Amino acid sequence: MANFHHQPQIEEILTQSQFISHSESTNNQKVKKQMASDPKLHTFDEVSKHNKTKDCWLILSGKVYDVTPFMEDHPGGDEVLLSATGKDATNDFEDVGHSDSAREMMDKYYIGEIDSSTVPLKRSYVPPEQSQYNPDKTSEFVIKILQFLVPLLILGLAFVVRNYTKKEE
Ligand code: HEM
Repeated sequence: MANFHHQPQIEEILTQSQFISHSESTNNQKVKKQMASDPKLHTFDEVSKHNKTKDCWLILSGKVYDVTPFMEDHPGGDEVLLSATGKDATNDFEDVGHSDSAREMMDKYYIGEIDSSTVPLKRSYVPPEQSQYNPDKTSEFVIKILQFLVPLLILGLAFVVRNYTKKEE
């Protein structure tokens, strides 16, 4: 009698778990499909609007991630993720030296690709032409000339004063 009651319950549990694993695998397939063949293309302006703790999207290596569910769990904190919005955060992400497991986690938050033509061009850094140790060569040149001229001027002045005092005598 007890067995009779248990039987359908077990079957029910089995069907439920099959259902769960089935829906999980279809989700995974969806993610994989989205990544491989038909990714959603987002514009930079659209992605930049998601810059809040409760709604945070990131651009990393040409891909767009919705990290909203990860904000509280991110070991580096939510502030860094917020400060990485509205720009290509690839360098910020790489500079931290994220582990392989961190990179694997990213798949969960993938929502599409960024339309690279909408990303504003990076301002390129122009290094100063003069070396940092010798920032102003002109002033150094002027100083050298003065170092040479000042003793000459003093000498000249001494001669003038000497001649002048001679006439007085
Ligand atoms: C989907 C995107 C991201 C994921 C899944 C992620 C995941 C992780 C994980 C798992 C860690 C722990 C350490 C590790 O395993 O490497 C971590 C640490 C950290 N992450 Fe991220 N992260 C993401 C994006 C970013 C971005 C854009 C920044 C911006 C700078 C950032 C900054 C940091 C910092 C500062 C730490 C702490 C490092 C430390 O104190 O050791 N993360 N992240």
